[in-house]
Amino acid sequence: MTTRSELTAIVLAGGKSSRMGRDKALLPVKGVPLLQRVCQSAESCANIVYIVTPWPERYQHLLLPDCQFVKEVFLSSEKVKIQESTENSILLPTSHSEGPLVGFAQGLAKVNTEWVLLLACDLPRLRVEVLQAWAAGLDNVEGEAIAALAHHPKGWEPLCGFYRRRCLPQLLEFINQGGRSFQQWLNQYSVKVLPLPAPEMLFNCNTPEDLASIQ
Ligand SMILES: Nc1nc2c(ncn2[C@@H]2O[C@H](COP(=O)(O)OP(=O)(O)OP(=O)(O)O)[C@@H](O)[C@H]2O)c(=O)[nH]1
Repeated sequence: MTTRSELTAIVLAGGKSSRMGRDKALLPVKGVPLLQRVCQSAESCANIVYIVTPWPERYQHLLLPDCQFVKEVFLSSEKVKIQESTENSILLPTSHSEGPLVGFAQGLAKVNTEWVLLLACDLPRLRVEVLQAWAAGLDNVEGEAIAALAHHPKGWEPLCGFYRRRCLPQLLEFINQGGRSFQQWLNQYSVKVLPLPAPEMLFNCNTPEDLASIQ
């Protein structure tokens, strides 16, 4: 059984929030900013929570005890070195915000546990008991699988599920070849399909209408 001490969480908070028109991470849902709600859920499942964001100062006041920022780096016309915590280092070019896959890679480079729980910051209906039940089953995931994710008619749900730390080299290779799509990347590898007892928990709060529907 994968316990809390054997799991790291990554929360992504760096998108444009263009459909919402303001920063989704800061939206209050039942009085608590969305990012903080997601971090609370992440803390219930993992000992360390990395918040990957280009602007940590914006969220400093929301930081919970087991959370740390990973500041996302963008350097124009230079290469950013992502140092894997153990093995080799790999060069990753960035010039501006590159989307969630690149943010995830920067967080994953910090992880030392076998499994990591990845969460978007815009999931207002997360259910801790479902995340914990999923985590408890990770020991049974066959060795070749790089991730354990829910699947729906549009494809994988990449921003609420589990990844093996050792997928980092493949991920960096895909990114360095120009790949930016979770779906394209995942389709190259074996992924365990997680049961989905609570599909509503994957609801993303993307628009003002979404926000109104959950208040
Ligand atoms: N760290 C990081 N997170 C990102 C980045 N792009 C998106 N995310 C996060 O990924 C999750 C899903 O983001 P989306 O809703 O697809 O994109 P968005 O840019 O936030 O919103 P839209 O502009 O409305 O598409 C959210 O938690 C975002 O904060 C990025 O470049 N870096």
